[in-house]
Amino acid sequence: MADIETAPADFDDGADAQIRDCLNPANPQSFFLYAGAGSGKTRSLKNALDAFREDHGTAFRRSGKKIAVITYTNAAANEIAERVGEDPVFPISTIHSFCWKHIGTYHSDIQAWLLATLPVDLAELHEKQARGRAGTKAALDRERAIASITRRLEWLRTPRRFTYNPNGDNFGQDSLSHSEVLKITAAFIENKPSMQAVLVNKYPFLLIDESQDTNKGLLEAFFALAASNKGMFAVGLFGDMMQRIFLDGHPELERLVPEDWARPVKRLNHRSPQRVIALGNVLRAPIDHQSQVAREDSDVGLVRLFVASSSTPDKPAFERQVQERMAEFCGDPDWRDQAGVKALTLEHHMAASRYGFLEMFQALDRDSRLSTGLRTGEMAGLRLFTERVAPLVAAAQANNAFAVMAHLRATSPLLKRSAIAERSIADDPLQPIRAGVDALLGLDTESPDATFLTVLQCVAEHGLFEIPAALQPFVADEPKADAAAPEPTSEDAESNEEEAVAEASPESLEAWRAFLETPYHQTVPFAEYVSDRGPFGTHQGVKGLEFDRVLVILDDSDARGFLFSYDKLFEAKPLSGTDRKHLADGTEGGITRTRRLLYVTCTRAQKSLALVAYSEDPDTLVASALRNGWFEVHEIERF
Ligand SMILES: Nc1ncnc2c1ncn2[C@@H]1O[C@H](COP(=O)(O)OP(=O)(O)OP(=O)(O)O)[C@@H](O)[C@H]1O
Repeated sequence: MADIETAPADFDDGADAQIRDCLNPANPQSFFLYAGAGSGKTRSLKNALDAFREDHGTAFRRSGKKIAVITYTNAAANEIAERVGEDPVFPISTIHSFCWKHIGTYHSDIQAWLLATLPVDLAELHEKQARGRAGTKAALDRERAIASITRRLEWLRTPRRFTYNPNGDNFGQDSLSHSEVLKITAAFIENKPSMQAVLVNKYPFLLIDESQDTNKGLLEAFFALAASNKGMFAVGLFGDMMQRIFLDGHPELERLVPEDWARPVKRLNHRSPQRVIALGNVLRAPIDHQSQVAREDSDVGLVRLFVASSSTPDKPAFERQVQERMAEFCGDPDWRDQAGVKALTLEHHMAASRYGFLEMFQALDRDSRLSTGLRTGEMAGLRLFTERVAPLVAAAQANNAFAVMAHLRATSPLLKRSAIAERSIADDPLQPIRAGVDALLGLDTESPDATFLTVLQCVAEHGLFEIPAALQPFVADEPKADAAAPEPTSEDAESNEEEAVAEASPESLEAWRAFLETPYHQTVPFAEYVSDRGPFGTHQGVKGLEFDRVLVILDDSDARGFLFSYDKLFEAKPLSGTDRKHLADGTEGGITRTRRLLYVTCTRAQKSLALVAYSEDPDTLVASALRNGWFEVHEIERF
C-alpha cells in the first residue's frame, strides 16, 4: 500500500478559525473551502454557524438579518438543520427552494423572461431540426419540443401566474421546470436591482454546501453579486471539485474564484481508515494531485477488489459470496448482515432488482414525467402505500392496537371528528375502522398475488384513506357511505396540488395501471430505499454520507445510461476517439466523470470497502488495477 502520512486530529483547525474571521458582519469576506472527502467540510459549516451564533447571533436576530445556508438535497438540508439546530437566523434550504422562494412572487417578470427566452430556444430547435436527419428519435423529440414551446408561447399571450414544486416533477404550462427556476433566479440576480437589494440586505452571508454541483449560471450570478457588494455581502463555498457528479455544476469553478477570496485548507481525513484514504489519493492524483493525510488514531483498514465476468448469471448471489469473504478478511461478522453493509449501484433499477422492488419501479419508470417523484418517493400515489397503508399493516400485524389507532387518527378520514359525528349514536364508532383493518390484513399482503390494485380497492371500499387523484380512475366511483367527505388531512393539505394534477394526467394512466398490477409487498423495500434507510444506495445518491462497510458494484452491462463506464476507466474496454480527446485536452469526458464517481463511492467507507467489478474483460481489468497502483495483488480476487 502507498505510504500515507498521519497527523493529529487538530491538524486543520486553522481553517475553521479563518472561516470564523470571514463571517464578520463588519467586514464580510467571501471564501472557498475546497477539500477532499471526509475532511470535515460539513463539520466546518456547522462550526462556522455555531461560532457565528456565539459572536453575532443576538445582533443579527435583532436586525432581522440572516445567513442563508444552501445545500443540494432535502436530506442534506435536514442533516445540517439537525446538526446546527433550528435557528431562524440560519434558514437552511435546497438551492431550488431557495430560488423559488425569492422569485415566486414575480409573476410578470417571470412571464417577461419566458417571453424573451422561449423564442430563442425555439429558433435554435428549428435550426437544429433543419440541419438534422428527419425521422430519427432526436428529430421526433425536437418536433415535440417545438410543438410544446409553441403552445406555451401561445398560452403566454395573456398575463399568467406560475407554479413550481422544488421536490417533484413539474409539468403543465403554468409550471416552471427545475432548470428554468435556476436560470430565472440567476437572471434576476444579475439584472434586477430590487432582487440584489433584498438578498444583500437580508443575507449578508450566503453559504453553499456541495457547491461543486451548484448550477453554473447561478454560481456566476452569486460571484457577480459578491463582487459588486464588497464589504456588505459575502459568499462562502464548501465543496470538492473531485466530487462533482452532476453535469449542472461549474467545471471551471476553481479558476473563477477571485484572488481576494480567502482559501482555507483542510487535508486531514477524519472519516476513513488509511487504506481507503490511500485509494482515494491515487484515484484523485491525475485530476488535481490533492492528497489527504490520515488521523494518527486511524485504523489501517481494508479494501478488496472482486472481479467477475459481466455475464455472471446470479449477481446478487455473487455479491453475497463477496460479503462472506469480506467478513472473513476483516474478521467482521457484520459484513454478513445485509443491514450492516451499504451496497452502491450505479442506477436505481440495479438496486431495485437486488432489493426486490423492480416490477413496481419499472412500471412507473416507463413514464419519464414521473421520474423525479418516483426516485424521491414523494408522489401521492406512492405515498398512499408507503406512508399510509404500510405503517398500518405493520402495526396491525404486530398487534399494536395503540400504534394502529395513532396512525389512523393522524391519517384516516374515518377518524375525522366530522366523520365520527355523522355516525349515529347507536353505531359502534370504531366498527368501520375494525372492518377496514381486518379486510386489509385478510389480503395476505406478503403474498406476490396481492397487487397494489387489490390493496387500493380494499382501502377505497372501506374509506380507510383518501385516494390520491392519480389512483382515482382505478377505484369504484362511490366511496363507502361511512367514509367522510374528502377533507384533506394536514399533511395532504401540504402536498402540492399542482403535483397531484400532474401525476394524474391522462398520459400517466398507463404507468399507474401497470404499477397497480405489480405485487404490493414491494412497497416496504421501495420505501426503505427512497428514504435511504435500506441497504442499497446509488453511486450519485450517497454524496455527503458515510457508512461503516461499503460494497461498490461496478457493472456497465447492467447500466442503461452512457455517462459512465467503469470498464473504460479500468482500461478493460477500448476508449473512443472522443474519450481520448477529452483526456488529452483535460476536458470533461466520461472517463473523468467515472473516476470522480468512483472517488465519491469509495470514500464513503469508515471501516472497510469492497468493490465488485463485473467486466467484459476481467483479466485486463485486473492488470490495469495493478498497473495503476489502485490495488495490490493480495487485494484482488478474480472469479
Ligand atoms: N475535527 C474533527 N474531529 C473529529 N471528527 C471529525 C472532525 N471533522 C470531521 N469529523 C468527522 O468526519 C466525518 C466526515 O466529516 P464531514 O461529513 O463533515 O466531511 P465532508 O468533508 O463534508 O465529507 P464529504 O465531502 O466526503 O461528504 C464525519 O463523521 C465527521 O463527524
